[in-house]
Amino acid sequence: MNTMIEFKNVGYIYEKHEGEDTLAVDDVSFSVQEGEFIGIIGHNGSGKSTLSKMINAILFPTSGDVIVSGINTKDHDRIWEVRQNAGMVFQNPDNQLVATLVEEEVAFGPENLGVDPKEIRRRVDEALDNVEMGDYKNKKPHQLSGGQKQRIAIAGILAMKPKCIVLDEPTAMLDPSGRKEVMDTIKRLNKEENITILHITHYMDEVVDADRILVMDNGKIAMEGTPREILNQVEKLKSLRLDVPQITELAYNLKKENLLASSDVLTVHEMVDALCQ
Ligand SMILES: Nc1ncnc2c1ncn2[C@@H]1O[C@H](COP(=O)(O)OP(=O)(O)OP(=O)(O)O)[C@@H](O)[C@H]1O
Repeated sequence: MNTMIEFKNVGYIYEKHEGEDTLAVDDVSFSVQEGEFIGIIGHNGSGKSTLSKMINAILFPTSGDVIVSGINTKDHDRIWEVRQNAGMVFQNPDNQLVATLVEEEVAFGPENLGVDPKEIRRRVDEALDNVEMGDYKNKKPHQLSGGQKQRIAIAGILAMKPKCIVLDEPTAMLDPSGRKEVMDTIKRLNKEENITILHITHYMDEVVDADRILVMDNGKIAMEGTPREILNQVEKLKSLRLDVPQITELAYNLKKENLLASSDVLTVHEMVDALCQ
């Protein structure tokens, strides 16, 4: 497997003109393999967004190196290659969509990359089909639901043929059905198109199926492991001001009351099994 992203002793400091500087990311090292689905969680201000913006070369490390698909983001001649390899989706869909029509929106990225118009048309159709929005090609983005707008934002990235997509709380402003649409889309892109996903979220249930979870605290990676290794550590997560999935919390409380043999429960199915034992 190829390494998609590598952080080598990365630090990021926001310099203030007055007052103190903020060390938002503090000596972070980790790597992500091609095709992985990584969940990134952490309380407000723990450094998740700053970390993610360094992958897309929006921010550059103040110390250490970020390597994306073999390219150091400090290599200014190759910034557009980095941005094309690692697309980014943000929290507010309204801030990301600029065009009057959905198809123009999706074409925007490849146009900027100088892709041939015929190929752009092919990519737009393919990307819209991929997020199940093919029928909305000629609609106006502002007439769509939040979940649909986020899927259009994802299609705009897909049209640039990325290897990786970084999503910074893409479901935070969506209702439950919008959240499901977006989660189903990114899981499918990961499984079927082998696109590496880094998904930042405050919703623990969105990282239960991840290959790996990184937990951030005070600019550092406080925990790293599979969902089972991480999400069962209820006390530790609470000390990091994080929730656990509701079903895991219920299992934890039942175990405390000696009503359940094990609190190793991440899904409803596992809860049913644990109750039947
Ligand atoms: N533009 C900025 N200028 C100065 N400080 C900043 C800036 N952006 C973020 N910070 C600070 O850097 C630290 C990390 O912020 P960051 O946004 O990366 O955290 P986060 O984990 O993404 O938070 P949230 O969950 O609230 O989005 C915080 O202390 C924050 O106040």
